[in-house]
Amino acid sequence: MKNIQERKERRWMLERKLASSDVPKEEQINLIKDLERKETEFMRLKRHKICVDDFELLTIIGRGAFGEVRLCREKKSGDIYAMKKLKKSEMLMRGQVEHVRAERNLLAEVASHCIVKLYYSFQDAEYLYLIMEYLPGGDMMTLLMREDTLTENVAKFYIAQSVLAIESIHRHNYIHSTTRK
Ligand SMILES: Nc1ncnc2c1ncn2[C@@H]1O[C@H](COP(=O)(O)OP(=O)(O)OP(=O)(O)O)[C@@H](O)[C@H]1O
Repeated sequence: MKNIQERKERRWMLERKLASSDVPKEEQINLIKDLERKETEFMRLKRHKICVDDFELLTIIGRGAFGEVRLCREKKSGDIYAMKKLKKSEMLMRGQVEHVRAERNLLAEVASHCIVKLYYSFQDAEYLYLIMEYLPGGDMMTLLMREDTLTENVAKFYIAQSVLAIESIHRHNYIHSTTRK
């Protein structure tokens, strides 16, 4: 009962905040839908502690700084995701814990079509896991390696998307930095 009341209050507070903002109507609807999606997900997670065994591991689709990224299938729903695995000892050794925490929080918080969606995050003794939407096109680096040169129109499109992505994270008080120690 308490949970339902708190959920209603969060929705009411968001609606009130949006009503006094200049966020376009369509985006307001999306933000409210997004809150509802997160609330439902949260309730589901409260009932069941999700772990790596809930996923069938498929092919490796990339390598990150702290481990592999795999295609995976959630056993219960059959849904496909990208699973990014981060080795904790490696993150600690390279002093990157706060960066990774910020990445996880940012992905969980920011609702933008230009930012990859994070559906779950969990950990075991050795790894952190980020379960994200699977983006079959891969990243910019892969695109540049494949295409070598982009036409002006294509370059404009990706630059515009990057600007929108960076703007959406700034709105949540995160800054984007491309360098790592
Ligand atoms: N959601 C996703 N969908 C599809 N492929 C992905 C996804 N996330 C990551 N990948 C693939 O895995 C690779 C590594 O992921 P990512 O860049 O997020 O790791 P990282 O630790 O930030 O790596 P780095 O710091 O070296 O860029 C990407 O270059 C991309 O090819």
